[in-house]
Amino acid sequence: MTAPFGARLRAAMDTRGPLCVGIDPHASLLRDWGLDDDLAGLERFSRTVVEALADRVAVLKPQVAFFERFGSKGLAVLEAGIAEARSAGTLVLTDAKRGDIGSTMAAYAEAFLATSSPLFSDALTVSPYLGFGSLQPAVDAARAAGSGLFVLALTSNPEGHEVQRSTARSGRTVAQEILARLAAENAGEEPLGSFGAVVGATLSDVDEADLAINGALLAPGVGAQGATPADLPKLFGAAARNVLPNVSRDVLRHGPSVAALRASADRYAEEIRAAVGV
Ligand SMILES: O=c1ccn([C@@H]2O[C@H](COP(=O)(O)O)[C@@H](O)[C@H]2O)c(=O)[nH]1
Repeated sequence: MTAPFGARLRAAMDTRGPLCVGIDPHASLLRDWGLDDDLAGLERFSRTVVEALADRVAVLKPQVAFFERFGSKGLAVLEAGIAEARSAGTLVLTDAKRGDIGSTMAAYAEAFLATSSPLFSDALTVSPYLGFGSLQPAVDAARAAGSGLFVLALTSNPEGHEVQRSTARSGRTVAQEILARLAAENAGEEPLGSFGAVVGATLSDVDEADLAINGALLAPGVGAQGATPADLPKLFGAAARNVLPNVSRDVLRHGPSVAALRASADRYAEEIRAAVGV
């Protein structure tokens, strides 16, 4: 029986350092790596990132959009990348930001969280903006498979504020509601629950949101979006120990050299460890 995602993530963050690196094959990065913006380029890019980093970073996060650009053949590259990364020892968080009515959400859950699926991942990003309850099929599927979810709460982009910081019927902000629901899902889990939140590292504050959800806080925005490891303690406070910063472009720009990709990820992992004290 596989240990729950939260326990596996805690162990990976403690041993490898709290770092998630994105597999984001932007057309511009493919060009910078000397690759064509085509299926062969996509495949080479994805394989190189996995070869360079799957044995050392806690989490790899393929961004589905960049694979979907190439249709079904792109998805086949994603499937292979997920399988190779998992068998090389890293946790794979597939960034698909799925969210829909419950009956359709069940199909998304089957696609990414059923152990028999070719896209099966250790965790999946999901959007709660059809109502947190609409995510229930994904919560159930994740529990059954020992996988996890990362739910968008306070995203790294400035446009997120108008929705996420607006006031819900309870009088709390929408983000506060989502975080409270996650805390309830993670109650009693040790050492960490499997239901995390996305909280951007670029934010100047979290608007009194309670980040003590007993789950990981995926923090995209370090690197290309302007945040640094040194920003993390102030933003996350006592929750900093559970922060999993994501860096995509600022590591990937060091490719295609495997050694340079590794050196960049190692540097980030050390800087983040030193900043958050893990
Ligand atoms: O709030 C969010 C949620 C997800 N992302 C994703 O993270 C990476 C960030 O890439 P960088 O190159 O490090 O900026 C990307 O895949 C986004 O889709 C986010 O940025 N913010």
